Amino acid sequence: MREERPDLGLTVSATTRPPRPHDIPDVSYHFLSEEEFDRRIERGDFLEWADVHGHKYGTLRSEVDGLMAAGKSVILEIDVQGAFNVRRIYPDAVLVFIEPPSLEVLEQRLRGRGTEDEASIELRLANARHEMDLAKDYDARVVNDDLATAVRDLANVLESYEMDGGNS
Ligand SMILES: Nc1ncnc2c1ncn2[C@@H]1O[C@H](COP(=O)(O)OP(=O)(O)OP(=O)(O)O)[C@@H](O)[C@H]1O
Ligand SMILES: Nc1nc2c(ncn2[C@@H]2O[C@H](COP(=O)(O)O)[C@@H](O)[C@H]2O)c(=O)[nH]1
Repeated sequence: MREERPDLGLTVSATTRPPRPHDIPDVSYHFLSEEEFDRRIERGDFLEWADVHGHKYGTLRSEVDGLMAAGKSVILEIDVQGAFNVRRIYPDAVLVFIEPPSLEVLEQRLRGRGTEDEASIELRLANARHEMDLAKDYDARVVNDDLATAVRDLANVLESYEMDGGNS
């Protein structure tokens, strides 16, 4: 995306979740201790933050401000709580719900990733069920079955909002 759509910028969130083996610090996430995350909440550093799957995740204002200053449209990859909070702050934000083809496929994918213990898988599936109930309140939905198709569908959604300012 960085090469093909230089007009778009993806924020790097902060989290207290421990890094997974393939995570790259400050690329996948800014990995913070509980103390540092709480200090940054107190300082008002977050545009939004939420407890997701038992860990804190948040969008740093500095990330959004930096991308906006560079003239980019800002993309946040965040959970439903964060999405609705961002909509309150930026009513023109476009909320796109990226969903798996089914909960069964999501479970296979999470198990296939091999990074989660049983309790975390159960928690993520229960949360996914709840999140999918809220998808109807988003502006658009993209089913992430075949990845290349999902990427194209997302690009089409973005294009439709760029073309008509979201009045479709
Ligand atoms: N289109 C796809 N085809 C095959 N595997 C996929 C596809 N999309 C994602 N995956 C895999 O599914 C697993 C779960 O991905 P996902 O991004 O949904 O996880 P997550 O970030 O833990 O979920 P959540 O956003 O609910 O916390 C990952 O291993 C990911 O590589
Ligand atoms: N409200 C926010 N949610 C966020 C943010 N960054 C990520 N997320 C969401 O957390 C879960 C778990 O992600 P994982 O990498 O541990 O699998 C996922 O739903 C993300 O969308 C954020 O800054 N704010």
